[in-house]
Amino acid sequence: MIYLRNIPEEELFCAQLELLMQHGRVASMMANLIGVIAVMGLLWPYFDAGDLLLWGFGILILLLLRSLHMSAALSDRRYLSRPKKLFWQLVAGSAATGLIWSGTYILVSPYLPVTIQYLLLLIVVFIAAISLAVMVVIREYFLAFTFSALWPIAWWSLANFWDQPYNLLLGFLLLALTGLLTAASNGIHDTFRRMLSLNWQQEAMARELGQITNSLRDRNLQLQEARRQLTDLANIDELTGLGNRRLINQTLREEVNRARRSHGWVSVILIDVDFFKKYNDTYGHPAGDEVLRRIGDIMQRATARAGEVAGRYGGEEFILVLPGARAPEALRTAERLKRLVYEENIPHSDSEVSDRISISQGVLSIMPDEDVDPGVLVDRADAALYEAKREGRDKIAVV
Ligand SMILES: Nc1nc2c(ncn2[C@@H]2O[C@H](COP(=O)(O)OP(=O)(O)OP(=O)(O)O)[C@@H](O)[C@H]2O)c(=O)[nH]1
Repeated sequence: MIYLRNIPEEELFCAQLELLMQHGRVASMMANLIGVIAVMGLLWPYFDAGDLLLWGFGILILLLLRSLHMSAALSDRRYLSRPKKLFWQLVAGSAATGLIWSGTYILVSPYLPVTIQYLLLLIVVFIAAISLAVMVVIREYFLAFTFSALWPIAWWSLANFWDQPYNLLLGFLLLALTGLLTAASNGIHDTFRRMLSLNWQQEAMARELGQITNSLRDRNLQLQEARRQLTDLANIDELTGLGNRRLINQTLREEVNRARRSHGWVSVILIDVDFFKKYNDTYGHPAGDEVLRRIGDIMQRATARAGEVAGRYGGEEFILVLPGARAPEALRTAERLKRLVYEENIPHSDSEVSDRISISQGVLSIMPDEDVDPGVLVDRADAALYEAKREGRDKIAVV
């Protein structure tokens, strides 16, 4: 279940700082830069070039320092580690820039014709208006600039209302404009916060969905593994680790069908441990188990070719399914098995045919042209095995 959570207030504040520095930095610096260039062009005829260049250079240095400060804060993620301190530094920088603009206006106005004076004021207002769009993500940052840039000019105009015919009007207009910008900033600021909040919710949801998908994938893998283990349990003989009767019958059915379609051969070797009851009686049941395990290993080693399957058909009876093998190849495999069991050299003092464990084998090779039941195939191999037993055991009989 995905819950739509709200962004915690502290996180929202950090996101606001980050957004301000990422996007507001370049735009507000550019606005100030354009203002500096415009003012220098405007005041060029009225002031000493050296003084103007010094003034422009001073503002540029301040802008550069502020920009570098924001870059550093972004790169070491100070907006996450010390957001409050960073906030006050940004607000102070913004206020300082605003004060430079208002101070410039107040200082130079008495030496300017009225039209130039108003043009200068227009530039300051223009910078404040542009800043609204980019700085307002942190409202205090925007207000610090607006109030420090426009309020001193407004009050100065009101205080000197007799100097210029429109100073009084100008002062009130600026106060009204400040109020207007403050009111407008509220709405835009809230929109920024909503946008950041929605962004955060989307990311949180995507993260949660990702986690759910991962856990579903894990569950699926666990289910697949459990199913594989269940299938193994149903098909594998516990003692020897070979396929059991169920798996062998299934394999036989598949191989017979394949051989029918391709007009190929299938061979089956049924193997029985000679005098195994006597072995159990002499050496004990656990030792008998160990013999079955070792013969199981030998069977596994004997099935080297792809598709060959070894199984325990029941008790001390084993079986080998050899897809594609004709009688001579099956006989060769049976002889190899006999040799491997002999070389294993498991003593069997009660055997009537050898001094060690031996096996009898019945080999059946067919080219099926009709659907043959696996049970029938095993019965025919069993008949061959019976023949091998009858001939004295430790033998191989082929049908
Ligand atoms: N230790 C052990 N013995 C088993 C297991 N399954 C069957 N047996 C024993 O295998 C013996 C098979 O005996 P028989 O069928 O008489 O065959 P045999 O003694 O090998 O005689 P032949 O096949 O005629 O040579 C029985 O004594 C079973 O108890 C098993 O899982 N472990």
